[in-house]
This record gives sequence, structure tokens and C-alpha cells, in this order.
Amino acid sequence: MKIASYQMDIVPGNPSENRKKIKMWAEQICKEQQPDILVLPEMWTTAYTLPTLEVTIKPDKDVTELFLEDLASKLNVNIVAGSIAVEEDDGIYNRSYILNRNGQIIYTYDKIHLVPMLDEHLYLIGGRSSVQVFELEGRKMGIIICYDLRFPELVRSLALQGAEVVFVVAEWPMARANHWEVLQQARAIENQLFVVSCNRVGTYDEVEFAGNSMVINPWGDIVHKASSTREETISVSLKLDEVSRIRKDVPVFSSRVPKLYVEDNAN
Ligand SMILES: O=C(O)CCC(=O)C(=O)O
Repeated sequence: MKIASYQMDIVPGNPSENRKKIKMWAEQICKEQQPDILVLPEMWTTAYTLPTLEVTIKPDKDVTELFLEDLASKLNVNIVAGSIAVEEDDGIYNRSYILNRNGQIIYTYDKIHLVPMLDEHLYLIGGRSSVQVFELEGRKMGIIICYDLRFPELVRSLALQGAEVVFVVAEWPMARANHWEVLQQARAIENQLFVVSCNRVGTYDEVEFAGNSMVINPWGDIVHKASSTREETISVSLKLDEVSRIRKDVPVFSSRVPKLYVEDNAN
């Protein structure tokens, strides 16, 4: 399973420029490397331009959806399309799109956990649906968005649903870069699956972003790590059979005793 993850800088508040960038990148990478899956970062149409988001995205939702459908089908490639801000009747969601090679949107996920440090609750609504696995090329996978990485329950749920790969799409800041790395390794080790991340680089509103997009194998080794400053593509072939081999060697899932784990779903 060949993955190409685009660690990009994002033009703030300019969806059409960002679509152009992604189109150029996707066409080139598909021509040179024929990946099975392309991966994009969080909020790649606008970046974190929260105060002006509503105005920027008003005319844009359908345009970006059509762009992604067209890109996936023309290039015959699956796309884990990071996330974009999408306005619904009750407010703006931070929404991921997954598209198959036919250009069909097969799954969407709204970021559940809003970031208090960014006052996200003033501008965005947290997702209300639980995480679900989706299937690409006949294999089960999942996606979470940035701050979601701090909540181990999500990736555990995806693993219990059969995910072999979890994508983490992000705009994670340099100030907390050590958490970015360690948490991804922890999620990979405890759930014995591949973690593939796509973070942005660059600076916006005095926040420097951490880059360091990674691929981590189910043993927890970082098999590829991008730089912290440059736009870059991570191109990696995942050997998905490693997941079942490692789950056999260290059978964490059959050692679980869920009846002794305190339930925490009252809220
Ligand atoms: O959890 C963090 O430290 C970063 C989270 C974040 O920036 C985001 O979710 O956009």
C-alpha cells in the first residue's frame, strides 16, 4: 500500500490557491510514483483563520468537494483529504473527507475535540458522531484530527473496529512538538497499527507549525519523519501484514479485560 503524504504550507484564507497547490502536487506525485493513497493536512483550504472563516468558506464547500471528487477520479487515486472547515445549519465543523479512486466520498469525520488553547469553541462545533473505520483497497483504516490525538479512546475504538492504519491530519504547533511525536508512537504501540500523519509547516499568526509528519509502524518505530520546516512529501510503502504478525507476537487485544475498565460515557 503506497502512501504519499503532503506536508505543505497553507495560504491563509485562500481556498482556491490551496486547491491549485494541491492539484499541482497530486498530478506530479501520481505521475512519478503512482501512490495508492494521497494524504493532506488539517484545514488545508483556509488554515486557522478562525475569525474570518465563515466569510471565506460560504461560497466554497461544494467547490472543494467537487475539486476532490474530480482529482481522485482523474488521477485514479484514493485521497485522505485532511480536513476543511464546512458550514452547516448549526455552525462550522472541521471535517475530513475520504475519497476512493472513483472519486466517491466514502466517509466523512467531524473533529470531535475542540482545542481550548485556540478558543476553537467560539468558531467551530465539535463532531457529534463516533469514529468509524472506512475501507480503502479492501483494508480497514481510520482518521483523527490533530487535538484528537490526545484522546487514546478514539484510536482504541478504531483498532477494535479492525483498523490497520490510522491517519492523523494536523496543524500541530512547534511549541508542543515533543507531544506530537510521543503520542503518535504511543497510539501505534498500544494499538499495534500503522500511524500515518500529515502536519503542516510554516507560520501563521505568530504560531510556528511543527511539520515532522511521520509514518510509524505497528511496533512503534518511526519509519519516516519529515523535516520540521520544509514542504515535503513522505512516500512510503506500508506492509500491512505486519499488523497481524505483531498482534500475534504481543497479543494485547486478547489480554484486554474490558469488563474491569470503568465506563465513562455518562456525558
Ligand atoms: O493538542 C495540541 O497541542 C495541538 C492541537 C491543535 O493545534 C489542533 O487540534 O489544531
